[in-house]
Amino acid sequence: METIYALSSAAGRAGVAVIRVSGPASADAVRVLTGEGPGRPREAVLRTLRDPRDASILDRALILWFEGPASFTGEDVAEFHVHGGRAVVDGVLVALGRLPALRIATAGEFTRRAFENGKLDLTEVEGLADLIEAETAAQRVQALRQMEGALGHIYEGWRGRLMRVLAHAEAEIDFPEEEIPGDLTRKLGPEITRLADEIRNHLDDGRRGERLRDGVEVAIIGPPNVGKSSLLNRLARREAAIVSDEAGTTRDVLEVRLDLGGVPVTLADTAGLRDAVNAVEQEGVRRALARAEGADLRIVVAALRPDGGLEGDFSLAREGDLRVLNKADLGPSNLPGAILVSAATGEGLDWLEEALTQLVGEKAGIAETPAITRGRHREGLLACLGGLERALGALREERAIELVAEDLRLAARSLGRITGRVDVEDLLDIVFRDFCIGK
Ligand SMILES: Nc1nc2c(ncn2[C@@H]2O[C@H](COP(=O)(O)OP(=O)(O)OP(=O)(O)O)[C@@H](O)[C@H]2O)c(=O)[nH]1
Ligand SMILES: [K+]
Ligand SMILES: [Mg+2]
Repeated sequence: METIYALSSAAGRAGVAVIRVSGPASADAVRVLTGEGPGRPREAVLRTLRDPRDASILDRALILWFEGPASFTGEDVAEFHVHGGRAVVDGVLVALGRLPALRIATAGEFTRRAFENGKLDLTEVEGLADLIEAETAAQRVQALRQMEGALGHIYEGWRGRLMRVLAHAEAEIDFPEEEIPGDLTRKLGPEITRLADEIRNHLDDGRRGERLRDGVEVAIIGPPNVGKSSLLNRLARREAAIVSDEAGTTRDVLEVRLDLGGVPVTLADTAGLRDAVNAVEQEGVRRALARAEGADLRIVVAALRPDGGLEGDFSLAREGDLRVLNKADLGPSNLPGAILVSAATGEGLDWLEEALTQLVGEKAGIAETPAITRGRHREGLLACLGGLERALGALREERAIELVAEDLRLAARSLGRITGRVDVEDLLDIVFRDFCIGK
C-alpha cells in the first residue's frame, strides 16, 4: 500500500493548517522531517520541522500520531499541524513529496481507504461528505447521525435478518424434508412480510431526509407587478431581484438560498404570468410555469389594486401552497385563506415568514427515526422490497424453493449495496465524487 499525503485543511492563509499522511511510511515521514520517530499515539508533540536536504527550518509544528488500525483511515497516520502560511505549507508538502515512498493523495482517497479498511460503511462516508457540505443546523444533525452509522445500522440489521431467512431457505434446498403443503410459507412468510412492512414504512418518509439534504424548493408565482420580486427581496433581506413598476420586469428565474428554522430553502422569483408580449417574455413565462410545477411549495401572489379590486387570483395554488395578498397598504381588505402583506411597508412579512418556515419544516427536517437521504438508498430499498415481494409471491404459489431463495438473495444484495458490504466497485466513484483532495 502506498503512503499518501495532502493538505487536509482549506487552501489559503490560516492560523493553522493540517497536513495529513497515511500509510506504512507515515512514521518515516515524521522521522525525516523531525529527526525523531513519532511520539506516543494520540499525544501531540511540538517539534521543529526541517527540510531534509539542507536542514533549514520549515516550521515549529504540532505532530499527532495515530497507529493503525486505530486511525481514521485504519492505517498509520501522521498529522502535521503547521502554521497556515503558504510558504510553510508549500515547504512541508515539497519536503514530503521528495520521499520516494510518498505520493500526493487523490480526491477523497483518505476516506476511500477508511471505507476499504472497514472503518466506515458507504452510508457513513456519505454522512461525512454531507457534514462537510452542511449549511444549516438541521443538515448538520442529519449528516452527523448518518456519519455515526444510524442508517447503516438499520440496513445492516435488515440484511442480517434477511440472511437468516435465506439460510433457512437454503437448508431446505440442501436437505429437503417431507413436503407438507404450505409448510415453508408458514416458516418463512411471516418474517419476510415483517421485513417488507418495515422497509415500506421507511420508504414512506415524504422524502424528508432527501429534501433536507438538497434544500426545499419554493417558487413565487403570480401575474406581473403584484410584487413577487419585492417579496423575494424582503424574505432574502437584500435587493437580490430588480423591482420596477414595469410589468414583465423579471424574465429569468432568480434564486436565493434561505435558512428557515435550520432547513435550507431555495426560493425562486419568476416572471409574471400573462400572455407574453414578446418571445423573451414568453420564454420567461414558460420557465416560471416549469419552476412552479417542479417546486415543493408555491407562494402564489395576488395584489390589492388602488381601486380596491384584486390583481390576480389563487387558481394556481395547490393544497398546502401559500396564498399571499400583497400591497395591503393600498387599502382595507380581507381575503379568507390569504396572508395579507405589504412588501412596501413590511407589514405581515413576519407572518409570511413564519407560515413558510412551518410548511418547509413539515416537508423536510429531522424526524425521530433517521430518514433516507439519497436516491441511491431509495433505489436499493425499492429493489430489496421488489425481491421480498417476489419471494412472498413464489411462496404463496408454492413454487420451487430455489426460486424463493434466488429472490431473497437479490433482496439481500440490494441492501448490501447501500452500505457497501457487497460488490460495489461500480458505485465507489459516484460516492467519492463529492470529496476533494485531503478528505
Ligand atoms: N404600494 C405597494 N407597492 C408595491 C408593493 N410591493 C411592490 N410594489 C410595487 O409594485 C411594483 C412591481 O413590483 P415588483 O416586485 O417588480 O413586481 P413583480 O411581481 O416582481 O413584477 P414582474 O417581475 O414584472 O412580474 C413596483 O413598483 C413595486 O415598488 C406593496 O406592498 N405596496
Ligand atoms: K415589475
Ligand atoms: Mg419581478
